[in-house]
Amino acid sequence: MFHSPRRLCSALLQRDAPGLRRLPAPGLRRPFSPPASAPRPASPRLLAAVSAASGAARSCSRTACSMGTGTSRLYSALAKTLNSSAASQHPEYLVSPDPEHLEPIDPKELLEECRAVLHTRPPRFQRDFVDLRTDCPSTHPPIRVMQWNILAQALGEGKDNFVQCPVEALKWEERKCLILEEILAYQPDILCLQEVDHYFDTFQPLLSRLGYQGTFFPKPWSPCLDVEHNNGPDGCALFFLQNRFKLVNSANIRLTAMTLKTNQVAIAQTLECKESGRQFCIAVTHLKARTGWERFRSAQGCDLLQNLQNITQGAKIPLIVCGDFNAEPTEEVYKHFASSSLNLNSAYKLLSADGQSEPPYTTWKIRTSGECRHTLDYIWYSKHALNVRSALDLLTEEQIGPNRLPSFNYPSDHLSLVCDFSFTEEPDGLL
Ligand SMILES: NC(=O)C1=CN([C@@H]2O[C@H](COP(=O)(O)OP(=O)(O)OC[C@H]3O[C@@H](n4cnc5c(N)ncnc54)[C@H](OP(=O)(O)O)[C@@H]3O)[C@@H](O)[C@H]2O)C=CC1
Ligand SMILES: [Mg+2]
Repeated sequence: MFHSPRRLCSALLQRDAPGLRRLPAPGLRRPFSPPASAPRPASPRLLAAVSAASGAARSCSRTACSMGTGTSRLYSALAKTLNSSAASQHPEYLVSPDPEHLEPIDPKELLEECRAVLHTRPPRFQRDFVDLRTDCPSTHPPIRVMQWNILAQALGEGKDNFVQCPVEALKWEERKCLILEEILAYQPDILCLQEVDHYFDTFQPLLSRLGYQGTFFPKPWSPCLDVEHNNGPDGCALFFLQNRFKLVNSANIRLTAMTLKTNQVAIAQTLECKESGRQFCIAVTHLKARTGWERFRSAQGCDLLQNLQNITQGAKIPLIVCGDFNAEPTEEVYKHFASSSLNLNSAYKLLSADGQSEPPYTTWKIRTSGECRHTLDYIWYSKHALNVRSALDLLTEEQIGPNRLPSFNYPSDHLSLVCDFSFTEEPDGLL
Protein backbone atom coordinates (compact mmCIF):
# COMPACT_ATOMS: atom_id res chain seq x y z
CA MET A 1 0.00 0.00 0.00
CA PHE A 2 2.84 2.32 0.82
CA HIS A 3 5.62 1.41 -1.54
CA SER A 4 4.40 1.29 -5.10
CA PRO A 5 4.96 4.84 -6.48
CA ARG A 6 8.69 4.85 -5.99
CA ARG A 7 9.06 1.80 -8.24
CA LEU A 8 8.61 4.31 -11.05
CA CYS A 9 12.07 5.69 -10.28
CA SER A 10 14.17 5.92 -13.39
CA ALA A 11 17.72 7.08 -13.86
CA LEU A 12 18.02 10.82 -14.44
CA LEU A 13 21.40 12.33 -13.89
CA GLN A 14 24.84 10.90 -14.40
CA ARG A 15 26.96 10.86 -11.28
CA ASP A 16 30.68 11.57 -11.06
CA ALA A 17 31.64 7.97 -10.53
CA PRO A 18 31.17 5.76 -13.59
CA GLY A 19 28.30 3.33 -13.33
CA LEU A 20 26.43 5.28 -10.66
CA ARG A 21 23.21 6.97 -11.57
CA ARG A 22 21.26 9.55 -9.64
CA LEU A 23 17.59 8.78 -9.26
CA PRO A 24 14.82 11.19 -8.42
CA ALA A 25 13.44 10.93 -4.92
CA PRO A 26 10.43 8.63 -4.89
CA GLY A 27 6.75 8.86 -5.66
CA LEU A 28 5.04 11.01 -3.09
CA ARG A 29 7.85 13.44 -2.78
CA ARG A 30 7.95 14.92 -6.25
CA PRO A 31 4.33 16.02 -6.63
CA PHE A 32 4.46 17.69 -3.23
CA SER A 33 7.96 19.18 -3.47
CA PRO A 34 8.16 22.87 -4.24
CA PRO A 35 10.81 24.12 -6.66
CA ALA A 36 14.14 24.63 -4.90
CA SER A 37 13.71 28.37 -4.46
CA ALA A 38 9.97 28.55 -3.89
CA PRO A 39 8.43 28.96 -0.43
CA ARG A 40 6.50 26.06 0.99
CA PRO A 41 2.91 25.98 -0.26
CA ALA A 42 0.31 26.93 2.29
CA SER A 43 -3.02 25.16 2.39
CA PRO A 44 -5.58 27.45 4.01
CA ARG A 45 -7.99 24.59 4.73
CA LEU A 46 -5.40 22.45 6.46
CA LEU A 47 -3.68 25.37 8.14
CA ALA A 48 -6.96 26.45 9.71
CA ALA A 49 -7.58 22.93 10.90
CA VAL A 50 -4.14 22.49 12.42
CA SER A 51 -3.92 25.85 14.15
CA ALA A 52 -7.41 25.32 15.57
CA ALA A 53 -6.33 21.86 16.60
CA SER A 54 -3.50 23.05 18.84
CA GLY A 55 -5.95 24.98 20.99
CA ALA A 56 -8.99 22.74 20.64
CA ALA A 57 -7.19 19.56 21.60
CA ARG A 58 -6.17 21.06 24.95
CA SER A 59 -9.78 21.33 26.10
CA CYS A 60 -11.42 18.40 24.29
CA SER A 61 -11.52 14.83 25.46
CA ARG A 62 -10.67 12.24 22.82
CA THR A 63 -14.33 11.27 22.44
CA ALA A 64 -15.54 14.84 22.15
CA CYS A 65 -12.98 15.59 19.42
CA SER A 66 -13.75 12.48 17.41
CA MET A 67 -14.75 13.41 13.84
CA GLY A 68 -16.18 11.61 10.88
CA THR A 69 -14.30 12.22 7.64
CA GLY A 70 -10.87 10.91 6.74
CA THR A 71 -9.33 14.36 6.76
CA SER A 72 -10.84 15.37 10.05
CA ARG A 73 -9.79 12.10 11.65
CA LEU A 74 -6.31 12.82 10.41
CA TYR A 75 -6.50 16.38 11.71
CA SER A 76 -7.62 14.93 14.98
CA ALA A 77 -4.66 12.55 15.08
CA LEU A 78 -2.13 15.26 14.35
CA ALA A 79 -3.79 17.60 16.82
CA LYS A 80 -3.34 15.02 19.57
CA THR A 81 0.33 14.66 18.83
CA LEU A 82 0.78 18.43 18.53
CA ASN A 83 -0.57 18.70 22.03
CA SER A 84 1.59 16.00 23.53
CA SER A 85 3.96 18.23 25.43
CA ALA A 86 1.07 19.89 27.26
CA ALA A 87 0.07 16.64 28.96
CA SER A 88 2.71 16.81 31.66
CA GLN A 89 0.48 15.34 34.41
CA HIS A 90 0.04 12.21 32.30
CA PRO A 91 3.37 10.88 31.07
CA GLU A 92 2.14 9.78 27.66
CA TYR A 93 5.25 7.73 27.02
CA LEU A 94 3.81 5.23 29.48
CA VAL A 95 0.33 5.10 27.96
CA SER A 96 -0.69 2.65 25.25
CA PRO A 97 -2.44 4.18 22.25
CA ASP A 98 -6.21 3.85 22.12
CA PRO A 99 -7.81 1.84 19.29
CA GLU A 100 -8.75 5.03 17.42
CA HIS A 101 -5.09 5.41 16.53
CA LEU A 102 -5.30 2.23 14.51
CA GLU A 103 -7.56 3.71 11.81
CA PRO A 104 -5.45 3.94 8.63
CA ILE A 105 -4.16 7.30 7.48
CA ASP A 106 -3.56 8.17 3.85
CA PRO A 107 0.17 9.06 3.77
CA LYS A 108 -0.50 11.79 1.20
CA GLU A 109 -2.95 13.48 3.55
CA LEU A 110 -0.52 13.32 6.45
CA LEU A 111 2.22 14.72 4.23
CA GLU A 112 -0.03 17.59 3.18
CA GLU A 113 -0.88 18.20 6.80
CA CYS A 114 2.79 18.34 7.74
CA ARG A 115 3.57 20.65 4.86
CA ALA A 116 0.80 22.97 5.99
CA VAL A 117 2.29 23.14 9.50
CA LEU A 118 5.67 23.87 7.89
CA HIS A 119 4.47 26.57 5.51
CA THR A 120 6.67 29.28 7.06
CA ARG A 121 9.79 27.15 6.84
CA PRO A 122 12.21 27.11 3.92
CA PRO A 123 11.71 24.34 1.34
CA ARG A 124 12.87 20.80 1.85
CA PHE A 125 16.32 19.90 0.61
CA GLN A 126 16.47 17.89 -2.59
CA ARG A 127 18.26 14.54 -2.23
CA ASP A 128 18.49 11.93 -4.96
CA PHE A 129 18.73 8.17 -4.96
CA VAL A 130 21.89 6.83 -6.58
CA ASP A 131 21.36 3.68 -8.61
CA LEU A 132 24.07 1.20 -7.60
CA ARG A 133 23.21 -2.19 -9.12
CA THR A 134 21.31 -1.95 -12.39
CA ASP A 135 22.67 -5.33 -13.48
CA CYS A 136 20.82 -7.26 -10.76
CA PRO A 137 17.25 -7.94 -11.83
CA SER A 138 15.03 -8.93 -8.96
CA THR A 139 11.62 -10.51 -9.09
CA HIS A 140 10.56 -8.92 -5.82
CA PRO A 141 10.31 -5.26 -4.86
CA PRO A 142 13.37 -4.02 -2.96
CA ILE A 143 13.38 -3.56 0.80
CA ARG A 144 13.85 0.09 1.63
CA VAL A 145 15.60 0.72 4.96
CA MET A 146 15.98 4.11 6.65
CA GLN A 147 18.59 4.70 9.37
CA TRP A 148 18.16 7.93 11.29
CA ASN A 149 19.15 9.51 14.58
CA ILE A 150 16.22 11.92 14.73
CA LEU A 151 17.62 13.96 17.69
CA ALA A 152 15.77 13.57 20.97
CA GLN A 153 13.65 16.64 21.65
CA ALA A 154 14.88 16.90 25.25
CA LEU A 155 18.54 16.61 24.21
CA GLY A 156 18.19 19.09 21.34
CA GLU A 157 16.57 21.68 23.61
CA GLY A 158 18.36 20.89 26.85
CA LYS A 159 21.75 19.26 26.37
CA ASP A 160 23.22 19.32 22.91
CA ASN A 161 24.29 22.99 22.76
CA PHE A 162 23.78 23.56 19.06
CA VAL A 163 24.96 27.12 19.33
CA GLN A 164 24.11 28.22 15.79
CA CYS A 165 20.64 26.67 15.74
CA PRO A 166 17.86 29.10 16.74
CA VAL A 167 15.59 27.70 19.47
CA GLU A 168 12.57 28.30 17.22
CA ALA A 169 13.96 25.77 14.76
CA LEU A 170 13.73 23.13 17.52
CA LYS A 171 10.03 23.68 18.35
CA TRP A 172 8.61 20.17 18.60
CA GLU A 173 5.30 21.00 16.90
CA GLU A 174 7.19 21.86 13.72
CA ARG A 175 10.27 19.69 14.04
CA LYS A 176 7.98 16.69 14.40
CA CYS A 177 6.44 17.54 11.03
CA LEU A 178 9.89 17.82 9.43
CA ILE A 179 10.73 14.34 10.73
CA LEU A 180 7.43 12.92 9.49
CA GLU A 181 7.89 14.66 6.14
CA GLU A 182 11.27 12.99 5.71
CA ILE A 183 9.77 9.58 6.49
CA LEU A 184 6.79 10.15 4.20
CA ALA A 185 9.02 11.43 1.40
CA TYR A 186 11.16 8.29 1.24
CA GLN A 187 8.53 5.75 2.34
CA PRO A 188 10.85 3.21 3.95
CA ASP A 189 9.66 -0.34 4.46
CA ILE A 190 11.77 -0.45 7.62
CA LEU A 191 12.68 2.47 9.87
CA CYS A 192 15.57 2.27 12.35
CA LEU A 193 15.60 5.28 14.63
CA GLN A 194 17.76 6.53 17.50
CA GLU A 195 17.10 9.25 20.09
CA VAL A 196 13.34 8.65 20.00
CA ASP A 197 11.74 10.39 22.99
CA HIS A 198 8.27 10.78 21.45
CA TYR A 199 7.50 7.15 20.66
CA PHE A 200 4.20 6.56 22.46
CA ASP A 201 2.67 9.99 21.87
CA THR A 202 3.77 10.57 18.28
CA PHE A 203 5.58 7.96 16.23
CA GLN A 204 3.86 4.79 17.40
CA PRO A 205 0.30 6.10 16.93
CA LEU A 206 0.95 7.84 13.62
CA LEU A 207 3.19 5.20 12.06
CA SER A 208 0.90 2.36 13.13
CA ARG A 209 -1.88 4.12 11.21
CA LEU A 210 0.42 4.20 8.19
CA GLY A 211 0.72 0.41 8.41
CA TYR A 212 3.91 0.02 10.47
CA GLN A 213 4.47 -2.24 13.44
CA GLY A 214 6.77 -0.61 15.95
CA THR A 215 9.05 -1.61 18.81
CA PHE A 216 10.71 0.79 21.24
CA PHE A 217 13.55 0.08 23.67
CA PRO A 218 14.44 3.07 25.88
CA LYS A 219 17.90 3.63 27.32
CA PRO A 220 17.93 2.55 30.99
CA TRP A 221 19.28 5.93 32.18
CA SER A 222 18.34 8.22 29.34
CA PRO A 223 20.02 11.64 29.60
CA CYS A 224 16.67 13.10 28.50
CA LEU A 225 15.39 12.46 32.02
CA ASP A 226 17.80 15.11 33.34
CA VAL A 227 16.11 17.76 31.20
CA GLU A 228 13.24 19.79 32.63
CA HIS A 229 9.89 19.14 30.90
CA ASN A 230 11.28 16.03 29.24
CA ASN A 231 8.95 13.65 27.43
CA GLY A 232 10.42 10.46 28.88
CA PRO A 233 13.53 8.50 28.04
CA ASP A 234 15.01 8.34 24.57
CA GLY A 235 15.81 5.05 22.93
CA CYS A 236 15.94 3.03 19.75
CA ALA A 237 12.81 2.34 17.72
CA LEU A 238 12.27 -0.12 14.91
CA PHE A 239 9.26 0.02 12.57
CA PHE A 240 8.40 -2.28 9.65
CA LEU A 241 5.49 -2.30 7.22
CA GLN A 242 3.09 -5.02 8.23
CA ASN A 243 1.87 -5.65 4.71
CA ARG A 244 5.41 -6.55 3.62
CA PHE A 245 6.83 -8.47 6.58
CA LYS A 246 5.85 -10.93 9.26
CA LEU A 247 7.65 -10.74 12.60
CA VAL A 248 9.39 -14.04 13.35
CA ASN A 249 11.16 -13.01 16.54
CA SER A 250 12.28 -9.91 18.37
CA ALA A 251 15.01 -9.23 20.93
CA ASN A 252 15.59 -6.12 23.02
CA ILE A 253 19.27 -6.09 23.90
CA ARG A 254 20.92 -4.07 26.65
CA LEU A 255 24.51 -3.90 25.51
CA THR A 256 27.35 -4.93 27.77
CA ALA A 257 30.96 -3.75 27.79
CA MET A 258 33.53 -6.01 29.41
CA THR A 259 30.59 -7.95 30.97
CA LEU A 260 29.17 -4.78 32.58
CA LYS A 261 25.66 -3.66 31.65
CA THR A 262 25.72 -0.30 29.87
CA ASN A 263 23.28 2.49 29.12
CA GLN A 264 23.15 1.62 25.41
CA VAL A 265 20.62 -0.65 23.72
CA ALA A 266 19.75 -2.45 20.50
CA ILE A 267 16.68 -4.07 18.97
CA ALA A 268 17.09 -7.07 16.67
CA GLN A 269 14.17 -8.61 14.80
CA THR A 270 13.91 -11.50 12.38
CA LEU A 271 11.39 -10.67 9.67
CA GLU A 272 9.93 -12.80 6.88
CA CYS A 273 9.18 -11.12 3.55
CA LYS A 274 5.58 -11.82 2.63
CA GLU A 275 6.38 -11.66 -1.15
CA SER A 276 9.37 -13.99 -1.23
CA GLY A 277 9.09 -15.95 2.01
CA ARG A 278 12.73 -15.12 2.74
CA GLN A 279 13.85 -14.25 6.22
CA PHE A 280 16.39 -11.69 7.36
CA CYS A 281 17.41 -10.01 10.58
CA ILE A 282 17.24 -6.25 11.05
CA ALA A 283 18.92 -4.54 14.01
CA VAL A 284 19.12 -0.97 15.29
CA THR A 285 21.53 0.45 17.85
CA HIS A 286 22.97 3.67 19.29
CA LEU A 287 26.42 3.25 20.82
CA LYS A 288 27.98 5.36 23.58
CA ALA A 289 28.88 8.90 22.47
CA ARG A 290 31.92 11.14 23.08
CA THR A 291 35.69 10.98 22.72
CA GLY A 292 37.52 8.96 25.32
CA TRP A 293 34.96 6.14 25.08
CA GLU A 294 36.44 4.34 22.07
CA ARG A 295 37.26 1.10 23.93
CA PHE A 296 33.82 1.12 25.53
CA ARG A 297 32.17 1.44 22.10
CA SER A 298 34.39 -1.32 20.80
CA ALA A 299 33.26 -3.62 23.62
CA GLN A 300 29.62 -2.72 22.98
CA GLY A 301 30.12 -3.51 19.30
CA CYS A 302 31.61 -6.91 20.16
CA ASP A 303 28.64 -7.66 22.39
CA LEU A 304 26.21 -6.67 19.64
CA LEU A 305 28.06 -8.81 17.09
CA GLN A 306 27.93 -11.77 19.47
CA ASN A 307 24.19 -11.32 19.95
CA LEU A 308 23.71 -11.06 16.18
CA GLN A 309 25.79 -14.23 15.65
CA ASN A 310 23.33 -16.08 17.85
CA ILE A 311 20.21 -14.51 16.34
CA THR A 312 21.34 -15.19 12.76
CA GLN A 313 22.35 -18.75 13.69
CA GLY A 314 25.95 -18.13 12.82
CA ALA A 315 25.24 -15.90 9.80
CA LYS A 316 22.72 -18.29 8.20
CA ILE A 317 20.08 -15.54 8.20
CA PRO A 318 20.94 -12.41 6.17
CA LEU A 319 21.47 -9.36 8.35
CA ILE A 320 21.05 -5.58 8.17
CA VAL A 321 22.41 -3.50 11.08
CA CYS A 322 21.57 0.19 11.29
CA GLY A 323 23.01 2.50 13.85
CA ASP A 324 24.51 5.65 15.16
CA PHE A 325 27.79 4.02 16.17
CA ASN A 326 29.26 7.32 17.42
CA ALA A 327 32.48 6.08 15.81
CA GLU A 328 34.44 7.23 12.78
CA PRO A 329 35.56 4.51 10.33
CA THR A 330 39.03 4.67 11.90
CA GLU A 331 37.71 3.36 15.22
CA GLU A 332 38.08 -0.17 16.50
CA VAL A 333 34.32 -0.82 16.64
CA TYR A 334 34.03 -0.03 12.92
CA LYS A 335 36.88 -2.42 12.19
CA HIS A 336 35.19 -5.17 14.21
CA PHE A 337 32.06 -4.82 12.10
CA ALA A 338 34.01 -4.64 8.83
CA SER A 339 36.01 -7.80 9.62
CA SER A 340 33.33 -9.81 11.42
CA SER A 341 32.58 -13.40 10.45
CA LEU A 342 29.06 -12.12 9.76
CA ASN A 343 30.52 -10.89 6.43
CA LEU A 344 29.16 -7.38 6.59
CA ASN A 345 29.74 -4.43 4.30
CA SER A 346 28.79 -0.81 4.94
CA ALA A 347 26.21 0.25 2.35
CA TYR A 348 27.15 3.91 2.12
CA LYS A 349 30.69 3.04 1.02
CA LEU A 350 29.07 2.11 -2.29
CA LEU A 351 28.38 5.78 -2.94
CA SER A 352 32.11 6.48 -3.19
CA ALA A 353 33.93 6.31 -6.53
CA ASP A 354 35.95 3.23 -5.49
CA GLY A 355 33.27 1.70 -3.27
CA GLN A 356 35.77 1.64 -0.41
CA SER A 357 35.28 4.99 1.34
CA GLU A 358 32.63 6.09 3.77
CA PRO A 359 30.93 9.44 3.12
CA PRO A 360 32.75 12.51 4.49
CA TYR A 361 30.02 13.12 7.09
CA THR A 362 26.71 11.84 8.37
CA THR A 363 26.41 14.45 11.13
CA TRP A 364 27.42 18.10 11.07
CA LYS A 365 26.79 20.57 13.86
CA ILE A 366 28.33 23.48 15.72
CA ARG A 367 28.67 23.15 19.49
CA THR A 368 30.38 25.50 21.96
CA SER A 369 33.50 23.42 21.35
CA GLY A 370 33.33 24.24 17.63
CA GLU A 371 32.38 22.52 14.41
CA CYS A 372 31.64 18.76 14.64
CA ARG A 373 31.63 17.05 11.26
CA HIS A 374 31.77 13.27 11.55
CA THR A 375 30.83 9.99 9.90
CA LEU A 376 29.08 8.06 12.67
CA ASP A 377 26.01 6.44 11.13
CA TYR A 378 26.04 3.22 9.14
CA ILE A 379 23.88 0.62 7.45
CA TRP A 380 25.72 -2.71 7.53
CA TYR A 381 24.46 -5.63 5.45
CA SER A 382 25.35 -9.25 4.67
CA LYS A 383 27.39 -8.71 1.54
CA HIS A 384 26.89 -12.20 0.05
CA ALA A 385 23.16 -12.41 0.70
CA LEU A 386 21.98 -8.88 -0.09
CA ASN A 387 22.52 -6.34 -2.85
CA VAL A 388 22.27 -2.60 -2.35
CA ARG A 389 20.26 -1.46 -5.35
CA SER A 390 20.32 2.25 -4.54
CA ALA A 391 21.17 4.66 -1.76
CA LEU A 392 19.97 8.16 -0.95
CA ASP A 393 22.71 10.70 -1.50
CA LEU A 394 23.73 12.91 1.42
CA LEU A 395 23.11 16.62 1.66
CA THR A 396 25.84 18.79 0.21
CA GLU A 397 27.79 21.31 2.30
CA GLU A 398 25.94 24.08 0.45
CA GLN A 399 22.54 22.60 1.34
CA ILE A 400 23.56 22.16 4.98
CA GLY A 401 24.55 25.82 5.09
CA PRO A 402 26.97 27.77 7.30
CA ASN A 403 25.02 27.20 10.55
CA ARG A 404 25.02 23.43 9.94
CA LEU A 405 22.40 21.14 11.55
CA PRO A 406 19.77 21.03 12.90
CA SER A 407 18.16 23.95 11.11
CA PHE A 408 14.86 25.34 9.91
CA ASN A 409 15.20 23.02 6.90
CA TYR A 410 16.36 19.85 8.57
CA PRO A 411 15.22 18.49 11.94
CA SER A 412 18.25 16.54 13.19
CA ASP A 413 22.00 16.93 13.52
CA HIS A 414 22.29 13.51 11.82
CA LEU A 415 21.32 12.85 8.21
CA SER A 416 18.96 10.03 7.36
CA LEU A 417 20.52 7.17 5.40
CA VAL A 418 18.22 5.25 3.07
CA CYS A 419 19.03 2.13 1.02
CA ASP A 420 17.10 -0.25 -1.20
CA PHE A 421 18.10 -3.88 -0.71
CA SER A 422 17.30 -7.03 -2.62
CA PHE A 423 18.27 -10.61 -1.89
CA THR A 424 20.92 -12.22 -4.04
CA GLU A 425 19.46 -14.87 -6.31
CA GLU A 426 20.94 -17.91 -4.53
CA PRO A 427 19.31 -18.21 -1.13
CA ASP A 428 21.91 -20.74 0.00
CA GLY A 429 24.90 -18.75 -1.21
CA LEU A 430 27.66 -17.91 1.19
CA LEU A 431 26.57 -15.22 3.63
N1 LIG B 1 21.04 9.07 36.97
C1 LIG B 1 22.01 8.21 36.79
O1 LIG B 1 22.40 7.47 37.64
C2 LIG B 1 22.60 8.14 35.45
C3 LIG B 1 22.38 9.16 34.57
N2 LIG B 1 22.92 9.12 33.35
C4 LIG B 1 22.68 10.22 32.43
O2 LIG B 1 23.00 9.83 31.17
C5 LIG B 1 24.08 10.60 30.63
C6 LIG B 1 25.03 9.72 29.91
O3 LIG B 1 24.28 8.76 29.25
P1 LIG B 1 24.89 8.00 28.02
O4 LIG B 1 23.85 7.11 27.49
O5 LIG B 1 26.17 7.36 28.45
O6 LIG B 1 25.13 9.20 27.06
P2 LIG B 1 26.07 9.40 25.79
O7 LIG B 1 27.42 9.85 26.20
O8 LIG B 1 26.02 8.21 24.92
O9 LIG B 1 25.38 10.62 25.11
C7 LIG B 1 24.02 10.88 25.27
C8 LIG B 1 23.57 11.79 24.20
O10 LIG B 1 24.33 12.97 24.20
C9 LIG B 1 24.65 13.36 22.89
N3 LIG B 1 26.00 13.98 22.86
C10 LIG B 1 27.13 13.52 22.31
N4 LIG B 1 28.14 14.38 22.48
C11 LIG B 1 27.63 15.43 23.13
C12 LIG B 1 28.15 16.67 23.56
N5 LIG B 1 29.43 16.98 23.37
N6 LIG B 1 27.33 17.52 24.18
C13 LIG B 1 26.04 17.22 24.39
N7 LIG B 1 25.47 16.05 24.00
C14 LIG B 1 26.25 15.18 23.38
C15 LIG B 1 24.63 12.07 22.11
O11 LIG B 1 24.16 12.35 20.80
P3 LIG B 1 24.83 11.67 19.48
O12 LIG B 1 24.77 10.20 19.64
O13 LIG B 1 23.95 12.24 18.44
O14 LIG B 1 26.24 12.20 19.43
C16 LIG B 1 23.72 11.16 22.85
O15 LIG B 1 22.44 11.03 22.32
C17 LIG B 1 24.70 11.27 31.81
O16 LIG B 1 25.27 12.50 31.44
C18 LIG B 1 23.52 11.41 32.71
O17 LIG B 1 22.82 12.55 32.27
C19 LIG B 1 23.67 8.07 32.95
C20 LIG B 1 23.92 7.02 33.78
C21 LIG B 1 23.42 6.99 35.11
MG1 LIG C 1 22.53 13.30 19.55
